[in-house]
Amino acid sequence: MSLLELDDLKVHFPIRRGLFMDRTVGYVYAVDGVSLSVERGETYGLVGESGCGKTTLGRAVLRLNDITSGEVRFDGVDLAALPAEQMRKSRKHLQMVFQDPLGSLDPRQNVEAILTEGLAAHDIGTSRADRRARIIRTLDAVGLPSSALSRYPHEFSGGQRQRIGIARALVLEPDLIICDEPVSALDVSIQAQVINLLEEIQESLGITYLVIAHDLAVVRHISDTIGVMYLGSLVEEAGSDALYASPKHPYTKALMSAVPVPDPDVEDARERILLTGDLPSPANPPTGCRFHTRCPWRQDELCDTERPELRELSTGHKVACHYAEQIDAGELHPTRSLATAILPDAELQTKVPDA
Ligand SMILES: Nc1ncnc2c1ncn2[C@@H]1O[C@H](COP(=O)(O)OP(=O)(O)OP(=O)(O)O)[C@@H](O)[C@H]1O
Repeated sequence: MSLLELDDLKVHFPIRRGLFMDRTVGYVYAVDGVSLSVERGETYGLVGESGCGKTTLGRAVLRLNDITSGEVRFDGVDLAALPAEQMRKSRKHLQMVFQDPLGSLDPRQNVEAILTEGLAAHDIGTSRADRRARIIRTLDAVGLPSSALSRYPHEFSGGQRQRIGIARALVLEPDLIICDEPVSALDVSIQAQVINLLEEIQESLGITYLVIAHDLAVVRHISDTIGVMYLGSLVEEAGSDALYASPKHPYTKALMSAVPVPDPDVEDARERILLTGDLPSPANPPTGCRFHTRCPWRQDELCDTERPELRELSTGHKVACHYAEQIDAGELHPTRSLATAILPDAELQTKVPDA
C-alpha cells in the first residue's frame, strides 16, 4: 500500500460577491481531479507554473484547505473524512516545510520554543529535559549546533532558517513531509545544500516527501516520481529519469525546453518551444483539453471538446493527451510554430476575473 494516495481530489474555491459576500458567482477550480500515489520512503515531485494548484493540493492533504471531493488516503485512512480532532492527531505524521522560512517562523520565539511547540501540541516527551534532548538530536540531524537553541530566527542565514523549518517538521518524527517550494527563497548556492540535506534525512530516517516546486531543476535529482500539473490537473507522470529523457506531453516538452542546458553547443542548437498566450484562469478553464489553447500540436475538435484521461503510455509513464503516441512518433506536425524563443515568465500569475 502506498503511504499517500489521492483519489480524484478536488478543491474548488467559491468566488463570492454581494454586500455580505453571500452570493456564489463561480468557482476557482484550483485542484480539479488529481489522483496520485506517493510510495513509502520515496519522493514525489510536483511541478507546474505558479497558479496551477500545487500549493492548494499540498494544503488539502493536511486539510488546511477544505476538500471539495475525493479521497486523501494516508496509510490507508481517508483524511478527507476524519473528524477534526482525529485529523489534528494525524498531523503528527504529516508535516509541512514552507517556502519562506522567515515568514513561517515566529520571530519572538527562540529555536527551542519553536521546536517545543509541536512536541507539546502532540504531547510528546516525558519532561522538559527529554524534549530538549529530542530537539538537540533533531538540530544535529539538520546540521545545526545545540547553541542554536537559545537563538532567534533573525540571527540565522536563510539556509539555516530553512534548516530550522525542516527541524520543526522532523522533531515530530513524521512519516511524510510536504515541502512547498523548499528552496525557492534561498540563494542558488545554498539551494543544493538544502536539497542534499533533505536527501540525507530521507536516507537515514526513511521519510517520504511530496516536494512541490515550479522549478524542474529542483525536483529532478531528489524525486523518484514526478507529476506535472497544469490548471488543476496532472498532465504527465513518470519516473524522474523517464520524464527527463522523454517527456511526452506538449506542456512538459515546453517546460523542459525552457530549462537551460550547461553545454553551450547543445544549448544553441536545441529547439525551444514557445507557448503563446497566458495561463488561462482556473476560474474559467478551457473546455476539452485544458492545454489546447496553448498547445503547439492542437489538432481538432477532440482537443477542444474532450478532456483527455491520464492514461498509461508505457509502464509507469502516464500522459493526458489525445495524441501523445503520434506526437512521440513524430507523425504529427505542430499546428503552431515551435519558435526559438524562451517560454513566457514561468511565474505567470493567474488572475480570477471579476464575475
Ligand atoms: N483561498 C483561496 N481562495 C480563492 N482562490 C484561491 C485560494 N487559494 C488559492 N487560490 C487560487 O487557486 C489557484 C491555485 O493556486 P495555488 O497557490 O495552489 O497554485 P500554485 O501552483 O501553488 O502557485 P504558487 O506557486 O504561486 O503558490 C490560483 O488561481 C489561486 O489564485
